[in-house]
Amino acid sequence: MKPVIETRQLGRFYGEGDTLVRALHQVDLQIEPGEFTAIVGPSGSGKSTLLQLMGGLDNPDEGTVLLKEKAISEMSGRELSDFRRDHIGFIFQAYNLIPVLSAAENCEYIMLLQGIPAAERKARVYAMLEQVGLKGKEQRLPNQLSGGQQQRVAVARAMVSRPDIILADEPTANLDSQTGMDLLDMMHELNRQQGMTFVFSTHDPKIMERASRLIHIEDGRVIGEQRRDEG
Ligand SMILES: Nc1ncnc2c1ncn2[C@@H]1O[C@H](COP(=O)(O)OP(=O)(O)OP(=O)(O)O)[C@@H](O)[C@H]1O
Repeated sequence: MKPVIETRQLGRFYGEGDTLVRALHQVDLQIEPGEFTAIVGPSGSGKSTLLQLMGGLDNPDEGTVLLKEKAISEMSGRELSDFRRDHIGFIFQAYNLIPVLSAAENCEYIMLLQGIPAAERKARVYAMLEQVGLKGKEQRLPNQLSGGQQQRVAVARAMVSRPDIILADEPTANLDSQTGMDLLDMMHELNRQQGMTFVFSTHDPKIMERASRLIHIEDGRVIGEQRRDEG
């Protein structure tokens, strides 16, 4: 199968001379369709940098990122932002919902930009919010939801426009341990049901247990990898 995302000799550096930090160095990865992959490593190991580069939110200093076999560096700014909108869903630590929009409107937003008709947008949003356990809460504003519920809205928002891949940077970092595991289980269920590809970062051992592929990074380098059979 063709990878959804591939990185080749990817590097990202900050500072120079004595203060040079190799946030990421010579990273070669292939993410295949349908994977449920965790990027794991200690604080400062380069997890966020890697996810940002994989999603075209940041530019590498060395190497290439290929999204669906197309090099990001060959895309114009407009092409890249359209490509991101249509092919990648992002979930952030801090939820990043728009505070003045309801849960349903937050989810609808990208589809509005994609020009999807109102009736279809509504049907997809309501079905998705039900799937993430938020039926009946569609009209609530983010501040009327718990942290775990807000992150469920963020998962629904990322998935509802049916991207090829979802990139989640420590999606459970602001949640208590049980809520975090419930969220991961829900993401894994969506991965199994719909074959949606997920890559998420974490440094929580309980969360990494949920992944079917673990990519270990340390000091900006991939130092190992494990795959597990799905139970
Ligand atoms: N904008 C920046 N300017 C300078 N250094 C940076 C910048 N962003 C990241 N770094 C450095 O790059 C390295 C990797 O950072 P990154 O945020 O990717 O790590 P991380 O594994 O996501 O950490 P955490 O788990 O704490 O979020 C760190 O040493 C960090 O200090």
